Amino acid sequence: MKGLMQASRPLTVSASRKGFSGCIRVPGDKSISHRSLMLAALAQGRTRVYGLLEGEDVLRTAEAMRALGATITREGTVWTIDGRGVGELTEPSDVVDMGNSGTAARLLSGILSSHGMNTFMTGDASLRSRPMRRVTDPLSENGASFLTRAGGRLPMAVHGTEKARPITYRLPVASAQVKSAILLAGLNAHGRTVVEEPVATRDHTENMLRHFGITVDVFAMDEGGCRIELTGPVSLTARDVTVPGDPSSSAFPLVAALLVPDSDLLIENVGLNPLRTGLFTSLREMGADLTIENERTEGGEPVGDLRVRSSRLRGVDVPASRAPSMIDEYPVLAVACAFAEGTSRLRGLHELRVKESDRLAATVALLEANGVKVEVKGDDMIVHGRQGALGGGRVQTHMDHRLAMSAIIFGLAADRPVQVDDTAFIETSFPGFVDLMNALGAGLGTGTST
Ligand SMILES: O=C(O)C1=C[C@@H](OP(=O)(O)O)[C@@H](O)[C@H](O)C1
Ligand SMILES: C=C(OP(=O)(O)O)C(=O)O
Repeated sequence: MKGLMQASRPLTVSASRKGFSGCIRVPGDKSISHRSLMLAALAQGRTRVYGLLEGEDVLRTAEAMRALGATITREGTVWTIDGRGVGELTEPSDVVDMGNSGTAARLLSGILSSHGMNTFMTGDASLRSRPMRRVTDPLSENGASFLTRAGGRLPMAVHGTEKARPITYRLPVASAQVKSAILLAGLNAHGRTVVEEPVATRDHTENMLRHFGITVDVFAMDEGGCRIELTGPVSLTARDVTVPGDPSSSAFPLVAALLVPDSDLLIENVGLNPLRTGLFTSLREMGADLTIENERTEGGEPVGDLRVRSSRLRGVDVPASRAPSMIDEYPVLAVACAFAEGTSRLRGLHELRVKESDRLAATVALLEANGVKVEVKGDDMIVHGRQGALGGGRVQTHMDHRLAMSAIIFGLAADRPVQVDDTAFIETSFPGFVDLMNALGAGLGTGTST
C-alpha cells in the first residue's frame, strides 16, 4: 500500500456562494472500524462488517490483520473477515506499516504483546514522531518487550509473549488508545486485566468486546472515573458489525452549515455515543441551531440524524473535563469560535500536542494566518471571535487530516480566500470529503496534485 506522502494536494478555498442544504451521510466511524477488523481477526469464525470506513487509516489496519493471518475480503461495501482466534495470529513476514494512524499502531501493540512472536512496526513521518511509550511502558509489564527509536518512537520491534501476565494499570493520560491496548493484551493473558480510568474515554473497545461475546466489567470508582476489568484468556465469537457514521467527521459539514448563511442540513446516521458528543454540547452552548432526530440504537451504539441550520454563534468556555469526548474536534471548534461573537476559552488541550501534528500550535497558526486573535495560556486556547475581515492566509497542515478539513471550513466562511498547503491526508479519515462538500455546492474544485 502506498503512503499519502507521494503527492501533496494544495487547495485554495473561497467563501461559499450559497448555503449548504439537503441530506448527507458521512463515512463510517474510524474508531469502531479499526476495532471491528482487529476483533474480527481475533475471533473464531466469519464476521461481516457493514459501513466500514474505507479511509487510509483503517485500510492500514486491514492490511496489518491480513499480514497477521486473517483472511479479509471486500465485496461491494461489505467486508468479510475470517478470524484466526485469540493467541493464533501468525508472525508477519515483513514490517507492518500503520501509515498515519495512532489508533492502529497503539491498539495493535496491545494485541501483539500477548502473542508469542516478533513484529516490526513503522508508520509515516507523522506517526514516527508520536509517543509510543504510553503503550509500551504498561505493556512491558505483561512480559513483552519493545525496541523503539530514541524517545519511544516508531519504528519499533515488538517481542510478544504467549505467556502474558495480566496488567493492572491506572491511566496517567485520558486515552482510549492506551486503555484499549491494555484490554486487548488482556484477551490472551492468564488472569484479571484491570484498567483504571480517572476520566472516561470512548468505550468502543468495551462495547465491541461484549458484542463478540466476552464479559467486560465496569465499576464506578469512589474518586470518580471507572475501573474496567476482564479475565483472560478468552475466545471471541465472530459477530457481524454495523458501523455508524463518524461523529468526528460529521463535525466538518456541521460547522460549515452553522457558519455559512442560508444552510439547513441533515446529516443522517451519525454515532451518538455519549463519550463522543462533547462538540455538539459545546456548539449548542454557543447558540447553534442543532437538533437530533430519529434517535435509535444500531449495532449496540446510539445513532441519530443531526439537523443543523445557520446560526449566530457566541463565545464559549469549554471545560477541560469535556476534552476526552471531543478530543479530535478542537481544530474545527476553534474555527467556529473564530466566527463567533466574543471570546472563547478551550481548556485542557495538552493531548492535542501529540496528535498527527502538534494540533494546538497548528490550530493557533491556522487562525493567526487568517486574521484571528488567539492566545495560548498553559493548556488553554483563547480565541477572540470575529473582529474584522477574516481569511487571506496560507495554512500548513503538517500531515494532519483534521487541520486540512478545518482550514477548508474556515475558507468557506471567510471574507478572503484561504490557501491550504495539502489536503491529501483527508483520505485517512474522510475519503470523498471534498466531493461531498462540492455536491453541497461548496465550489472547492478537486485540488491539484503536485
Ligand atoms: O481510541 C480511539 O479510537 C481514538 C482515541 C483518541 O486518541 P487518544 O486515545 O490518544 O486520546 C482519538 O484522538 C483518536 O482519533 C481515536
Ligand atoms: C488523532 C487522530 O487519530 P489517530 O490517533 O488514530 O492517528 C484523529 O483522527 O484525529
